[in-house]
Amino acid sequence: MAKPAVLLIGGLDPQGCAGIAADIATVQHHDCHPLPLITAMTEQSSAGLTALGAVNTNKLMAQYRNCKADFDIQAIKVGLIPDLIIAEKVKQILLDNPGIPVVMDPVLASSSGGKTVADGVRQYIRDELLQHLTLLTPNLPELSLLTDNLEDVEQATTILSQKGLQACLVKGGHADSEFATDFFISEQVRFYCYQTKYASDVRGTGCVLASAIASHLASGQDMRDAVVLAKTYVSRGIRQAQTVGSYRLIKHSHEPWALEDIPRLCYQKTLIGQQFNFPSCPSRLGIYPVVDNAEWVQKLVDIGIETIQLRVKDRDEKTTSQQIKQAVEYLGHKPVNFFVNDHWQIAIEQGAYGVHLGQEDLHDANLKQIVDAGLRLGISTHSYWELARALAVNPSYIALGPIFETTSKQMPFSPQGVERLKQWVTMLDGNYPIVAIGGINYERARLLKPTGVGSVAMITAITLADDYQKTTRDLLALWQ
Ligand SMILES: Cc1ncc(COP(=O)(O)OP(=O)(O)O)c(N)n1
Ligand SMILES: Cc1ncsc1CCOP(=O)(O)O
Ligand SMILES: [Mg+2]
Repeated sequence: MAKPAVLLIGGLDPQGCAGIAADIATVQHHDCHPLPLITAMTEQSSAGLTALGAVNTNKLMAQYRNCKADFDIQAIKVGLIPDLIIAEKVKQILLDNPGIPVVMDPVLASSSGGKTVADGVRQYIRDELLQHLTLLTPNLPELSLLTDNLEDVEQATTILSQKGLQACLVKGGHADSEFATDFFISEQVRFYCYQTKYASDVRGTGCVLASAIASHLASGQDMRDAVVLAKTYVSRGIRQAQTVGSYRLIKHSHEPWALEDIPRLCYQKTLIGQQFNFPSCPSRLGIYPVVDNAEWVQKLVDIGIETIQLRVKDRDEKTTSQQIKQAVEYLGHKPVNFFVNDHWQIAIEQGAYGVHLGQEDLHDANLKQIVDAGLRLGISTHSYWELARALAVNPSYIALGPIFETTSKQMPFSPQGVERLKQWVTMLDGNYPIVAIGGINYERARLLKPTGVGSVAMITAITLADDYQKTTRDLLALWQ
């Protein structure tokens, strides 16, 4: 398959640290093809930006037309716009590419200070370009410049949304905390991404972040995943930053991430940095049937199952409670890891071993109450941004699914596949047990064993098996 082409519109830093040079390196490391369109030549050094020379617009547009003629542009990243004449050309290019994701890093306030873009550019971005962007990634001073010095991030981003901006990622959105926190807002969702603060002396991080997001969007990733993946890339790059000349620069690499590289995600400001301490569960939870009544729990535990989940859906409160109670009473002191799906309050009341919650369930659940009651917590994930959300909660285990196509539940996620499972097992190894779920039967469990995953969960492979006893025994023997 052809590499997705990403059009990069921005300025040239002849020192190769920021702007188009950083964009090219990033896009290439994301297996996309960069199409660099230079808007301005800059003169800059560690002392700051001293000159800004806009290019000839006829040349710029001729170069753009050549790119358009030979490549199928899949995303656009916009950086430095030196003056209004170039700004108008950028608008023309955006209008020429309707439906293509556009990420703009508004280079208005650089940390090194010095010369800035021409008067009027800021207003042009706000009044003429915002409505054509998929995502704007300002830092706090840039957000303030774009909103006539509004200090409140949520208020400022709301104003930009009213101007037609689809989504905004404010970098360092809550600078006063002990964490580096970004704030993401779109019509559909708003969330905070936070991490322990990392070195702030690394150059070109804003360009790398925006072009990494553009590359992920060009490759068809969901916006939330694009943001989380790009932030992870930047964090790893900063953690491994290299000294080059007078600078510290991001290391572009394909090395595996460390767990601390992944941002933590939450939906409320008050939850930033809130830590939970759920009890641990075995690192290998083994064969993990998910069943819908207490009889199944008894039948499967009798065969030797040691981890099981009761997932009662669409039953009234009384029946649900009775089913959970019946299962707990049967299990008594048996060494079985008994998880209850969704109904965390009943699980606490009945003294279950743990609770399994999906991402939506997390909104309503009182996690502190679950921790205080001493129950373990498993969380579902189907994407990187859901992983970022799960990590913020610090659960007892993390489930990834659907690994394969499943008929048991309709969901908007495509199969994650064996390779992603392997990547997650390596990344989370020793920190969080992983449970694989979705379309897993005996043959597929055999396929998953080499990934090192400690547990495989299944519904239909057992509950719809012709001979559930044989199937369960075979699975248990396989997972020995
Ligand atoms: C082990 C395990 N993994 C994932 C799920 C799915 O849970 P959730 O996302 O809450 O969806 P429902 O099961 O409630 O439909 C699970 N139950 N168990
Ligand atoms: C609840 C759930 N969450 C992710 S996949 C899945 C269903 C798993 O069922 P099956 O094992 O029959 O595919
Ligand atoms: Mg659920």
